[in-house]
Amino acid sequence: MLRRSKGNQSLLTKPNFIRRLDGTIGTALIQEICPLANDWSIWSYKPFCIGPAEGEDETGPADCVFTLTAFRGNQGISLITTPDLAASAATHLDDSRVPRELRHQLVDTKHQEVEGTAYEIKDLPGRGKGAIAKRKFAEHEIVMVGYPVLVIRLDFLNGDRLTEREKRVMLETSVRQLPPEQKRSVMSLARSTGGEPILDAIRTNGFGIEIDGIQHLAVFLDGSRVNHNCRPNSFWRYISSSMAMEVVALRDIRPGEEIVHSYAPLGYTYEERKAVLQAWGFQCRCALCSASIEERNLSDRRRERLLEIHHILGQADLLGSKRVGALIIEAMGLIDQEELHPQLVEYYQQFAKAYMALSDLKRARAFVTETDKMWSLYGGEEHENLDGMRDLWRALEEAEGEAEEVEDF
Ligand SMILES: C[S@@+](CC[C@H](N)C(=O)[O-])C[C@H]1O[C@@H](n2cnc3c(N)ncnc32)[C@H](O)[C@@H]1O
Repeated sequence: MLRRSKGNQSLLTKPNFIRRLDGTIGTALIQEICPLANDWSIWSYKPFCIGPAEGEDETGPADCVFTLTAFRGNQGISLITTPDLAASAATHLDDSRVPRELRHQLVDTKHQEVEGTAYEIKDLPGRGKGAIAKRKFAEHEIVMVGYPVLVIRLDFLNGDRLTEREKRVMLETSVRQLPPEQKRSVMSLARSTGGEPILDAIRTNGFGIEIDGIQHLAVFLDGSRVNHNCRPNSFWRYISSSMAMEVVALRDIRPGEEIVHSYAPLGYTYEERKAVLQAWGFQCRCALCSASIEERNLSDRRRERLLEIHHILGQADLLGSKRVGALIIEAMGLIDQEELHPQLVEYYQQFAKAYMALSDLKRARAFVTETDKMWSLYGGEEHENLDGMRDLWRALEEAEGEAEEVEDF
């Protein structure tokens, strides 16, 4: 998951909640919103909260709806989260957070209609709408940038603090308060998990992001149209400082090609992917999943072997450098054949550790450097493995220090 952002916790303080007196939802109970003690004026509406019932613990996190209608140009954003987390997110709402070179996109959020726009949203046979490249993209080029219209704290959805009916009222409020065009767009998003329409749209289209280390689901309108593929040509990353979701080309993409990323972890076998995608309520129709059983089995065997090599390399000190070298070459070949290039980051890390175990510190350093570069590319500046990377550098530098001491001696 993505790294914690450093928000200003003092902007908003705890609201005085309206109590749920008799468990019913009525205007008297919930429509009068928590008057936030400090300053809720940055939001376009008074934050909307359903407070704890009589006798309930009032100290834990409770969620409110926070809406800003003029977010990223004319787009609008609604968050359902705690007041503290909303205060933290609020520090990222200002358009000056958006890098200068991306600001032209804020004028009109209907990217596909902006002259020179790089992709279009089209109906595709068998998988609803999808994003099609209108021009060539080079490897690692940014294909799409989007900002969330909805951000919902995961525990609000999964927890039982509110009844299902109360949750629905909160969700409906979050969508109703958006500008009309975004409201229509949210309601027209694909739905495949069943149940309440808004909840279904969020579960079908939500991307996992973090605010201050707390998990939320974020809905990005164009980003939601990017279909899944088990051999993707792009990946997405979240930039918490500007709240941007970037879709980035994994390899060169031709004009007319569909832009696709993987909803499931890369490297999974057919059955593993199928199980993950069931949560989205669909059966994958990508080329790999539609291939013959022989081809699928061959792909599965390569993926299983790759994992096996990862495990074997964990005991590199027992293998010797010739065997380690051969396993690394084999793993790189499998990654190429299976087009699993983002997985290289995990393998480079393992290769680096293997060479450290063999005291081949020159090769170890080369792989640590590559690992670092790849984490920044795939995860952005605040990637999820910052701590892991720090540990890896520390381990390498300590080993190099010890080796120098031995040489001096
Ligand atoms: C986030 S939406 C993607 C955009 C969607 N196609 C639309 O019309 O808006 C996810 C939904 O798209 C469809 N989908 C995405 N990738 C697919 C694939 N590889 N095979 C079949 N359906 C797919 C499924 O219905 C899935 O629940």
